[in-house]
Amino acid sequence: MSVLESIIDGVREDLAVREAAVPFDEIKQRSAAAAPAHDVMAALRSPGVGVIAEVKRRSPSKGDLADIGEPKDLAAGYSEAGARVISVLTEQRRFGGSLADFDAVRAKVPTTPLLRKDFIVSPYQVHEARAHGADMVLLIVAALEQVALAALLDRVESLGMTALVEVHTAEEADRALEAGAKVVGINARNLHSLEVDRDVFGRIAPGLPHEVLKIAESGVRGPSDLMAYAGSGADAVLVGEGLVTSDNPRAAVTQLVTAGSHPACPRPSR
Ligand SMILES: O=C(O)c1ccccc1NCC(=O)[C@H](O)[C@H](O)COP(=O)(O)O
Repeated sequence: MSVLESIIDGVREDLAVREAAVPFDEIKQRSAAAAPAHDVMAALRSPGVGVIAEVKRRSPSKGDLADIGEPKDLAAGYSEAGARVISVLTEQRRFGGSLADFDAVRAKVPTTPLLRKDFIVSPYQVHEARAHGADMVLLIVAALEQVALAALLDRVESLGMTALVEVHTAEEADRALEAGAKVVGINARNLHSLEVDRDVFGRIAPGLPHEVLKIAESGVRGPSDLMAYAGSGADAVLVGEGLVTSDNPRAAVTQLVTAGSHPACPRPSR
């Protein structure tokens, strides 16, 4: 069984418990009653290369990364430092995240768009994300059949949110486009070996239409990685480990934001 399959098995078990506690009709009503989602596309289209800063406690590849006592304070620092979107991992078993983390961040950072970073396999999780105030939801192509991917993407957009559709190969990128993705995340982390290969972005991004926003995911450890991704056409980078393991995560975001808006930083071609 692959790492992804094993993560999803756990996600489905945890999801069944939540579905038993709060039925689908109820979670749909809660999502309809939530405040409208922020305009993530507008945030990501701002000039320069943006930063999506992640609240990440643990990972399958590295184990414990950081003892994050107050995710809301970490996120507030990210927001003050200029992160365009904040990603909050809500998967519990392998990443140590939770919807409680998400709620705490949402309450403390009301105006910065939030990405619910999880392994979404069901419409329930999409409504749940919206009910908790998410503006963006991750859809991983490798985890979904094509019909399910397209249906989940439609549902995300019908609720006013934006989907970050994650790919690892050119074939997955074709599937993302066929499903209608407007924001494609190219993840440098191989979901089988868990190794990071930053060159994956440069191999896939040039084949995407120019109007599709391109997010470089994983492996950013400092401004030079952001600049390299920018040179291959990234509109934004998604950064977890490099921030949460830093002595000063807020300053680390500032450095990335400064690099992304520097005149020497290659511009996205939009
Ligand atoms: O981070 C992992 O080990 C991992 C393993 C299996 C599936 C997903 C995984 N990470 C999710 C992510 O996409 C990253 O958290 C995100 O791209 C940030 O990466 P990094 O800056 O390298 O922490």
